[in-house]
Amino acid sequence: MILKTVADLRAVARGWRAAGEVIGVVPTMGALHDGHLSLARRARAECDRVVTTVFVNPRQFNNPDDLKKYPRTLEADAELLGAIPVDAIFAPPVEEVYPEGFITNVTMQGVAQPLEGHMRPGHFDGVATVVTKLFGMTLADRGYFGQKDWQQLQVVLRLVRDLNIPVEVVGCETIREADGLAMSSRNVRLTAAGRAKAPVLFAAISRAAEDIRAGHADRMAIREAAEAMREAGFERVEYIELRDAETLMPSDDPRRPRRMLAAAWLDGVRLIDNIPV
Ligand SMILES: Nc1ncnc2c1ncn2[C@@H]1O[C@H](COP(=O)(O)OP(=O)(O)OP(=O)(O)O)[C@@H](O)[C@H]1O
Ligand SMILES: CC(C)(CO)[C@@H](O)C(=O)[O-]
Ligand code: BAL
Repeated sequence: MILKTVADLRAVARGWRAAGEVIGVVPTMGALHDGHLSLARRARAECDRVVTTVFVNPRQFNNPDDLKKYPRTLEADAELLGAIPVDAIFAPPVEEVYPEGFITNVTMQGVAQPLEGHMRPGHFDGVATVVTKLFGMTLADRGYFGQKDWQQLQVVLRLVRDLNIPVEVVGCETIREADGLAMSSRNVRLTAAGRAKAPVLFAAISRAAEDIRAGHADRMAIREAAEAMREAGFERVEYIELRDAETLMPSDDPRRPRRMLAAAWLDGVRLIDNIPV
């Protein structure tokens, strides 16, 4: 069932709620791959009803070219989701989500500010605004998010706490290609040559994390990872950072959970990844 309007979605969700069913939502921007499907499968296993949302949210794109080039494949997405199966796909047009006169914005500081927040100004306000709306529209009890977007997951956890949104946020592990590359909708924009180099991102941060665990200096391990990526042909390493896993602030306290996060450009495509340290 593909739903296009908030009214239709609400009507369906209200029926489920009235029957006492637990609703899980899997928010996506479409162009689905096994990473998304793993979230949908987990929601299927844990909830009575599953809604996958497919919406390329213009408010979270700071780069108009990235928005224009974002892959859109609703027909194929619906087929993949049909095999899970999910109960509903919510794929609204932009004007349904942001009708004329829309003036509300959810703004976050703290965990939303560094790294992706710094490199993509306005990005997490756009994510927080749309996720708040999607939770409201779907009447979800649980929301499923991938660890591939680690900072986004921490932002959403903070959002539901701060706004008392009654949704349990479930973080799901990153699904990778056989060579280690984190699955991402943007991977399809890599050339064959770029695709061959792309696994170096995961390999380099994995090596750095191992070195740090073995007692090497954080800075040195990170510098070597950046060098390995540039040598492999990455045009630009935007950041490789060791951060507190929850606050995303700089952390040299190995007793707290830490995360290494990276963003880099290859073939004109911006790739991100992260791993525990
Ligand atoms: N490889 C993956 N493993 C697990 N979850 C993933 C993976 N890729 C994306 N997700 C999750 O799927 C949800 C929807 O993500 P999105 O539609 O942006 O896909 P994406 O592949 O991350 O695309 P993008 O190219 O925008 O990064 C998010 O919660 C995201 O973290
Ligand atoms: C959570 C999300 C669907 C909000 O647009 C998006 O940021 C994504 O795909 O990760
Ligand atoms: N996967 C996070 C959404 C984005 O890149 O805009």
